[in-house]
Amino acid sequence: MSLGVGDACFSYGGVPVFAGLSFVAAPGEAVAVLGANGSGKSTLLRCLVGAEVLDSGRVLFDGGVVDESSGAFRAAVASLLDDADYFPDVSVVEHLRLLAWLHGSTADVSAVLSEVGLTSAADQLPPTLSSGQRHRLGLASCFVRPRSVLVLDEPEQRLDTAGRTWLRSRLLAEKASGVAVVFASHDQELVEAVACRTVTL
Ligand SMILES: Nc1ncnc2c1ncn2[C@@H]1O[C@H](COP(=O)(O)OP(=O)(O)OP(=O)(O)O)[C@@H](O)[C@H]1O
Repeated sequence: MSLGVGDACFSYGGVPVFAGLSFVAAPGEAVAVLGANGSGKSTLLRCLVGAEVLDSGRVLFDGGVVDESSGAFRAAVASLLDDADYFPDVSVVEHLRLLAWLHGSTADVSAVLSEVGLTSAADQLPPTLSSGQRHRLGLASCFVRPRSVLVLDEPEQRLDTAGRTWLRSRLLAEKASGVAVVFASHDQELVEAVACRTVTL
């Protein structure tokens, strides 16, 4: 499925953040959203998943205007935005099992834990994780559930060198499996390796 915007405009309190913005990430494509701090990348991604509402224009999902409250939209779109939060008293592995169950997924949670390097932290509670480990939990949360669209806000943040290498290959694999990816990033290497197109705010 595809995700994008058509002629999208958004402002905070009358101050424009972006205007006249149009792009679509088709299945198997990755679109990178670029721009300086404060240019509107997170805001745009929040509009894409329905956490903010455009002033005008359209969020386009699977070729039509999106209804973010629809089950089909929520089932298709896995996202990691800048406001990820976790139950403080539910362990890492329990979070992932819960998410997989909620989405009726048969994903191998142990394999995802291993892939993101959290096997040894599986029984820890989120407040005891390092910031990089917490970010890895957020990424794992996207990969234990079915998805045809992936929306990621600076997925490289807080990852060490090995983590960034893993992320690059994981996003390429997502594309290869037909997932449409929209990601904001300040990591030029990641953008060059993964993005089919860029949108600069
Ligand atoms: N809730 C809010 N109310 C008012 N203004 C906001 C709000 N959230 C963000 N802004 C403003 O909107 C603009 C875009 O912010 P946004 O977080 O989307 O930028 P960004 O490109 O993601 O930045 P960064 O690279 O630092 O993550 C900024 O000027 C910011 O101050």
